[in-house]
Amino acid sequence: RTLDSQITLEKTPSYFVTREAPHRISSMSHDTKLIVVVRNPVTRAISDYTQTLSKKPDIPTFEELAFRNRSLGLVDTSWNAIRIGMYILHLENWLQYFRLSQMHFVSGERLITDPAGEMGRVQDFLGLKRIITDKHFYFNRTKGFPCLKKPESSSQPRCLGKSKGRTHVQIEQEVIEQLQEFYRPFNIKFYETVGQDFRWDSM
Ligand SMILES: Nc1ncnc2c1ncn2[C@@H]1O[C@H](COP(=O)(O)OS(=O)(=O)O)[C@@H](OP(=O)(O)O)[C@H]1O
Repeated sequence: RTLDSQITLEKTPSYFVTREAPHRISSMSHDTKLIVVVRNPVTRAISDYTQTLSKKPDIPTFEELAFRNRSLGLVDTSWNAIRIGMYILHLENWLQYFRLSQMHFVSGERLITDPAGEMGRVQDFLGLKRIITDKHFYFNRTKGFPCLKKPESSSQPRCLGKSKGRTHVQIEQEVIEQLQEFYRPFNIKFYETVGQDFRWDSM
């Protein structure tokens, strides 16, 4: 149960891309606040593939899965690793049930370069006092990511686990550029709808 002084959070990555989720969540409570972490969809696809490969080493190569016809530049939008990054399509589904002001988008890139700033905006969006600040983070050089200095339940610093921040499989630059090109119109429409430029197309 949630007390009056508490808020309940739930995290399920697949909600954002599940067609039935907005309707179901709005039937439960239509003033729910929604937070979505988004990163460059090309890097996201490679990260997704790296994760699958770590569990199933026998799958086809990234290039084989990403294209229906590579020389024609035909991307396979039925492959989940590609489809999930077409953020605008998923967002349009949510906007049938929720106002944009109920949604907050966290930049996956800034979450790494400026975790306190990104967490500051999350706390503002949730109407919370800014308790988590830059005092809570340090950059762990071994992990290559920011980590928590002192999590609540322990006095030891804590980084995210081994499955977060893996080294990505190497993908040819040309493939990256083809995908970057493929995502551009979807990204631009996404920036316009959200009112924020995530800068994936000016990197
Ligand atoms: N502080 C910190 N430490 C480690 N990792 C960090 C951190 N901040 C953001 N990230 C990025 O989070 C990515 C993994 O999150 P996921 O969205 O894949 O997690 S989940 O599977 O949905 O639970 C993971 O993606 P990969 O780098 O592709 O593994 C990280 O880049």
